[in-house]
Amino acid sequence: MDAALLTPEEMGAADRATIAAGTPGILLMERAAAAVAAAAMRLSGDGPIALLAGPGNNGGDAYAAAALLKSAGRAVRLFHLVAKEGLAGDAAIAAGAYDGPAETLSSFRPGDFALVVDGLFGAGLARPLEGEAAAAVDRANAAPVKVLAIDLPSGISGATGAVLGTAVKADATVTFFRRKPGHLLEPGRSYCGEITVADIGISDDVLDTIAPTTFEAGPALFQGRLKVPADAGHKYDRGHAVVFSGPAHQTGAARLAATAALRGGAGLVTVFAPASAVLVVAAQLTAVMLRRCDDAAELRERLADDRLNVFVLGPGFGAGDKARDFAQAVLGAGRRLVLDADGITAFKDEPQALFAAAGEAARGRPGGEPALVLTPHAGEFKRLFPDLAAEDGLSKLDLARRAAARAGAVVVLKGRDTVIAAPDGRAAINASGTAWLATAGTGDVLAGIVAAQLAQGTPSFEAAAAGVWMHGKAAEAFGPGLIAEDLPQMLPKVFAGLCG
Ligand SMILES: NC(=O)C1=CN([C@@H]2O[C@H](COP(=O)(O)OP(=O)(O)OC[C@H]3O[C@@H](n4cnc5c(N)ncnc54)[C@H](O)[C@@H]3O)[C@@H](O)[C@H]2O)[C@@H](O)CC1
Ligand SMILES: Nc1ncnc2c1ncn2[C@@H]1O[C@H](COP(=O)(O)OP(=O)(O)O)[C@@H](O)[C@H]1O
Ligand SMILES: [K+]
Repeated sequence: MDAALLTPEEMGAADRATIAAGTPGILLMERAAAAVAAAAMRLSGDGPIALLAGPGNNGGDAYAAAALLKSAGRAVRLFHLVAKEGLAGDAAIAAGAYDGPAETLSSFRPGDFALVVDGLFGAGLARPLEGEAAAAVDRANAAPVKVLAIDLPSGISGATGAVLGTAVKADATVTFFRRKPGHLLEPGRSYCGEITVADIGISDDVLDTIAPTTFEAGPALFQGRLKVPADAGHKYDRGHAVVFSGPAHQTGAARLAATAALRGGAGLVTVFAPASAVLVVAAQLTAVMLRRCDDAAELRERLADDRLNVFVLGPGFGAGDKARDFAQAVLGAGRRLVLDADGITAFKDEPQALFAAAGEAARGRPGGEPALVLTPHAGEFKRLFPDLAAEDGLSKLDLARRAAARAGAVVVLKGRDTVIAAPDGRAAINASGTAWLATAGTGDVLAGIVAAQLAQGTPSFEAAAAGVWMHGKAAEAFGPGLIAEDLPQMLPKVFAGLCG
């Protein structure tokens, strides 16, 4: 459960369960404040610190942190949105224990301080910031002062990462027990700065009843499910992935995906190319194999070889009838399919046909495991799920989850904050990668890496999450200046980090 991300509601349940089991809420608040105070000391040098306190427990944390900083001899001033008398519960207790002066938020001038600690709103943010709170946030953002956010930058939704009204641009954020989706989803992620997770004495056991369904895509989520080559294994144990190539003038994307599938750990990889492209492809492949495959009838013959267990369709393929026929043939044969790029676009006028084939294929698999993995970027997503894309107020998590449930597929909704969602409601958010991934062909490589994990028998959700994370790690390992071709070569480094 180390990978779990908790919605604000789930975090509230974790707090309540801990309190019900005997830990007073004020003790949790004091521990949270101790972590905030330690971070504040680190970030402020010896300079004066402003603490902004809101009307709820986030404000309570600010009061308790102010008390700790003050008793450590630091120059602190506290600015409140609501006077002490207006606070309730643990926040009122914390405010009562703070013996320094409290000023109104309207008198807060960020230029007077080395650090601003933002305790206006956290998990309880319920509506857009306005009035004094919004004005104070805007003043802090406009000033060259460091900001430390308590739990979440005020104005960021912990559930969705959305900015409600305006939001604090933090240099650092201290959150408690587990991160929230809003720490990883954009734009929230960009508002958080460096995130630390403080242990405030909530036991991991509370997660058994909360049963979170949102995770960070990373080794803690998938490591137990990844296959590593067995000592006495042979290549067929690691699966045989097939990548479909487009016509002669459009073979690069398939070759990128095929190389990535091989480097990603598939035992064998074959490119299926139309006759017109065979020579072009042959001239550029070595360990990757090549076969001709011109039409759906020929594909069905080839599908008789059940060692071919995973297919990648879309990169450079063309978005016409042939893409639809091939995808239906693969799913009809019960094989797993990574559908990307043109393969997705091909179904824009009849998405139901794809979803029906995916549903049928999943029903034939052990445990109803999804056979289809869709890897759209936002534009491709919109083609397949136009109504979802047009609906107001859906977060990227909501979009991917709703799409996965509808399609009976694992949906990988790409971008800086790629979300991977399964039809059963699980979702993962990826935080690996760099902006250098925004370059042509990196999506083709991702399709190949995901296919490699599927080929080895990893379940579809974990395979997709692992592939996305590895792809990002490969980009980090290469560093600035990468192009798509560089990514597969970095995978050995990523595996070395994973497998030791
Ligand atoms: N015992 C606990 O439950 C613990 C809670 N902790 C802190 O408590 C926070 C959550 O506390 P709360 O649930 O009280 O929530 P918040 O303190 O985030 O805010 C809730 C309050 O703000 C008001 N509000 C919401 N949006 C507003 C807006 N846009 N403008 C004006 N007012 C608005 C609400 O009516 C409510 O009074 C966490 O973020 C964390 O910092 C920590 O102290 C750890 C322990
Ligand atoms: N700013 C960014 N930060 C991190 N990753 C990114 C960023 N922009 C794009 N990516 C990733 O790069 C890849 C691009 O894929 P895609 O849009 O399909 O490109 P192409 O079709 O050119 O291969 C995806 O994995 C996406 O998540
Ligand atoms: K905050």
